[in-house]
Amino acid sequence: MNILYGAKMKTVMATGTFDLLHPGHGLYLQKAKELGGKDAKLVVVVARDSTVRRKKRIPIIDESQRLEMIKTLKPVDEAYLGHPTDMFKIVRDLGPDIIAIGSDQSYEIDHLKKDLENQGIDCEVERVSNYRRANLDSTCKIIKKIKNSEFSEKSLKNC
Ligand SMILES: Cc1cc2nc3c(=O)[nH]c(=O)nc-3n(C[C@H](O)[C@H](O)[C@H](O)COP(=O)(O)O)c2cc1C
Ligand SMILES: Nc1ncnc2c1ncn2[C@@H]1O[C@H](COP(=O)(O)OP(=O)(O)OP(=O)(O)O)[C@@H](O)[C@H]1O
Ligand SMILES: [Co+2]
Repeated sequence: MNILYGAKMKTVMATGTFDLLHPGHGLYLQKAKELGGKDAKLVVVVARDSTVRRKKRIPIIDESQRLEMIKTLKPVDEAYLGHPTDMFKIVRDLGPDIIAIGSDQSYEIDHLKKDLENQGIDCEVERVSNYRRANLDSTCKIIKKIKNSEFSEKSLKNC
């Protein structure tokens, strides 16, 4: 934990795949940072391609470009790719005060807290409850729109 003018500056860690960025990602990162109070530092861990393939699907955008995009966002102070197999290594390396879990992330807060404790990691885990609802409020929906619409054939002629 860093000391800034006598106040404790908290480090918040956010995680996710962030494939095909949309405004919901921005909202999550902004609200995650706010969990750390004034002067919080936001560090983002971007899931590896191998993790995404294992847990979700083949990513559209590869890990280095997903990382590059996340680094351009306003609330983000630092961003790193995670470890291919050990999700606790990056937590140890970064030493966050708070891990911010997004509203649609499947992690169970108490379960994750126990796992961290068992790993000897002292860290809060909090859920960001805000969810930005829109037609295209998830990567899944964007992929489905592109895949299903007539748009695929017709509008590609100028690509
Ligand atoms: C505490 C924590 C640590 C994580 N560390 C890694 C990691 O080291 N490597 C990685 O590929 N993903 C890591 N992740 C991201 C998860 O793999 C990611 O949440 C998962 O792939 C599901 O994708 P989603 O969160 O985008 O739905 C971590 C997530 C959490 C909550
Ligand atoms: N619409 C949204 N509003 C708020 N937070 C969101 C929204 N969409 C995603 N998030 C959060 O952003 C982080 C990264 O999410 P992720 O990479 O899974 O994107 P996604 O759009 O949810 O993709 P998928 O459709 O594959 O689940 C997660 O913490 C997730 O909870
Ligand atoms: Co999601």
